[in-house]
Amino acid sequence: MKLRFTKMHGLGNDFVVLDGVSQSLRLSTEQLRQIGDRHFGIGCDQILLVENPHHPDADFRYRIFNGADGGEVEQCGNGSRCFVRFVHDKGLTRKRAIRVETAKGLITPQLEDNGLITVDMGAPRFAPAEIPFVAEAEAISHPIVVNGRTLAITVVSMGNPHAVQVVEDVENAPVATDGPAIEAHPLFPQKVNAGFMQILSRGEIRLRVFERSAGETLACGTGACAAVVAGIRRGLLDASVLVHTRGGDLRVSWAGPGQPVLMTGPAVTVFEGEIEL
Ligand SMILES: N[C@H](CCC[C@H](N)C(=O)O)C(=O)O
Repeated sequence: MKLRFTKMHGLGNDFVVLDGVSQSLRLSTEQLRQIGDRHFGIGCDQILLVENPHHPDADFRYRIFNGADGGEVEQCGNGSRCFVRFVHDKGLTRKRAIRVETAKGLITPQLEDNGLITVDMGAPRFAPAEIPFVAEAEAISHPIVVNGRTLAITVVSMGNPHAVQVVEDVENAPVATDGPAIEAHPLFPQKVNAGFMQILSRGEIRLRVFERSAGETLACGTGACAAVVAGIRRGLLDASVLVHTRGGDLRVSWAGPGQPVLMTGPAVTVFEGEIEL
């Protein structure tokens, strides 16, 4: 089967974006994994499949698959910005604010006049069962043992699960060793994205994320949202934060419990292509 695709990135977190609106696409997990393979396929952190919505209030549905294993996941922040750029550039909509159905609810990305995209990522959730995380009760932070050391992590769901910790210096943080150990920790039944956050001020952080089923990426949008929410809940950050990732900067803001997290950043189209699956 010939498959047309668009290669995009949000701060170096890269995607293969597929138009499932103009054509009906049914891809197996193995085909998705082949697309994501950086040696035998196209190569990407995640695959984004754009479809017509099921939800009556949505303009589109968008499904997200981790490229390394073809597994479907609930949410992708950098991907939501690339989604907006894609549906505009493809002429699939002329709306600038779009209601998008994802596996975990509706999000509203908006194309700004300056070319950046702001996404209402919905409200974060903290109850252990909603992460999911094995714990007796909700808490600002939980101790977990990783590689023989006890870490204090804040668990947040942005639709997908995140475990965020504060580190002195992200550059020296043990992301390569603690990242996979946290990702696969038995207290996370569906695994987890592991965030390492350095507080620069009450309005600025540096962040590295070892993503679930992807490894460390240059940026993680939901990880940036989860880190800012975790920092605010810990009393370390104010409501609007500049997030420095290895791939570039995001602006994330959150007004408090029950309120949506807003994330603003870029989305770039790199090239169009066609692959024989
Ligand atoms: N690896 C993540 C999905 C992609 C999230 C990330 N690329 C973002 O921008 O939010 C997970 O398994 O939950």
